[in-house]
Amino acid sequence: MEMTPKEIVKYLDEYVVGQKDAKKTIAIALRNRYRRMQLPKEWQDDILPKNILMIGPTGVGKTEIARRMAKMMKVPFVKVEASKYTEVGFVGRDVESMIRDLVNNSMNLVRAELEEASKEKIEENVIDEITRKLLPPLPKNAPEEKQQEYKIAFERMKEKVKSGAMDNAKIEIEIDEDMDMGDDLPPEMVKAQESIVKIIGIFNKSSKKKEVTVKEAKELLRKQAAEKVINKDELKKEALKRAENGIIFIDEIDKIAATGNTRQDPSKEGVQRDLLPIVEGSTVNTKYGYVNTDHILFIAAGAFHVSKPSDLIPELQGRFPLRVELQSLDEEALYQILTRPKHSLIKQYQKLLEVEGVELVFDEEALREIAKYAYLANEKTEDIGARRLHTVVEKVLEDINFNADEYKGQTFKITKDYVQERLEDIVENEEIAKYIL
Ligand SMILES: Nc1ncnc2c1ncn2[C@@H]1O[C@H](COP(=O)(O)OP(=O)(O)OP(=O)(O)O)[C@@H](O)[C@H]1O
Repeated sequence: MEMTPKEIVKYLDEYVVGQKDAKKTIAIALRNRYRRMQLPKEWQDDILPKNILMIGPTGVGKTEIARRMAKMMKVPFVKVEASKYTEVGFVGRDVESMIRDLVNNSMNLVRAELEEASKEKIEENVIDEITRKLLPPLPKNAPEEKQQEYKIAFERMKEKVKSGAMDNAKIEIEIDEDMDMGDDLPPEMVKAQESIVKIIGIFNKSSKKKEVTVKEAKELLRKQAAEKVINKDELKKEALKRAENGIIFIDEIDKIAATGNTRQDPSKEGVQRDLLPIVEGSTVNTKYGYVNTDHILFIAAGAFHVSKPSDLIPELQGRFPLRVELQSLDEEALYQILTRPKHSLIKQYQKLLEVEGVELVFDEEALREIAKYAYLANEKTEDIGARRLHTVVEKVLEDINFNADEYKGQTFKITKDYVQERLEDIVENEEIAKYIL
């Protein structure tokens, strides 16, 4: 990762509107991680990686910034809610499960990359397999000349399978159906479960025979072919490495801070104490191997309406020295979010309706009006940030979305009047607005 902080901010600007301070802070934190990794080991050990605390209301882009960052760096990302964890020894999720989640995501991320890189090989594998099924089998000790014939027939058939000419032919394939091992279980439990499964093995790795068309087989066999082509050790090694550089977003951290009169809330403080070793750097056992948490970037976030960051236990406060406040969104910001990002909400709806052959065009004034109503609804009911745009746009486009099949080939122009007509009554009536927007 060799992007400079300026480049990182520029990248984030494409997806996230405003929130300059937060972007800057995360860019610096990432660059510092990179700088630290270039140093000799003895220095690395002494420089503690700095984690971030994002303070701000709901729906203003906290998660979005973190998620985009992870995507850009091609590292796994998980978002967890601090209030979902319980102290070790109590019923509920233990904090280490966030590392297991991260590793699972990392496996998926790296697997997808490896599959993409071996796309052609996997494809070839699938075509070969189908071709073999379509031809009568070659007897074991067939004479040389028969073998030659088979080879020629094989190549010919392969071309046909590839081109799609055989797509409607039926073949019988075997599909592995492996039992799902709980991803959320601690590794000792997974091991126990696996041994049980081994004993009753025959029931587990059952493969099912199924008659399908060649076209369907091309889809169904891909997963098995990928399994064969991808190097499992390489996958696991790379996934663990990426997980160790991943990003964990701990939302609602303010909910586990003890506040004023409940100062000594043992369960909340217990969760904080459990979090500490993970954030400080420790080794967690997962079903794919050990993960060292030293370099994971932790981003804690919360609104801190009731509690304050200083209500967290001091050790934890110390681990999140980079503090940044995010701003709540005004009408202009909402308008920008609606229209500007690469995959903005408006563009998403346009793309969706394109599938139905309906073109959606928005007047500039209509977009301003949507932002205005979203802002009003946030003011009048509860401020849920940019999430309000989803409900508002959904309401405006409800009829069009429902009847899209009748409008094939048509262009729909959304005007200011249209938006007003759809929303006026709802926003006027606070009670209704609470339920609908
Ligand atoms: N500043 C922004 N720019 C672009 N999109 C935004 C912005 N703020 C919010 N959004 C969009 O609104 C939705 C919710 O935002 P996000 O998930 O980042 O909320 P959050 O601040 O993390 O709140 P919470 O803590 O409740 O999860 C996302 O779809 C996101 O894309």
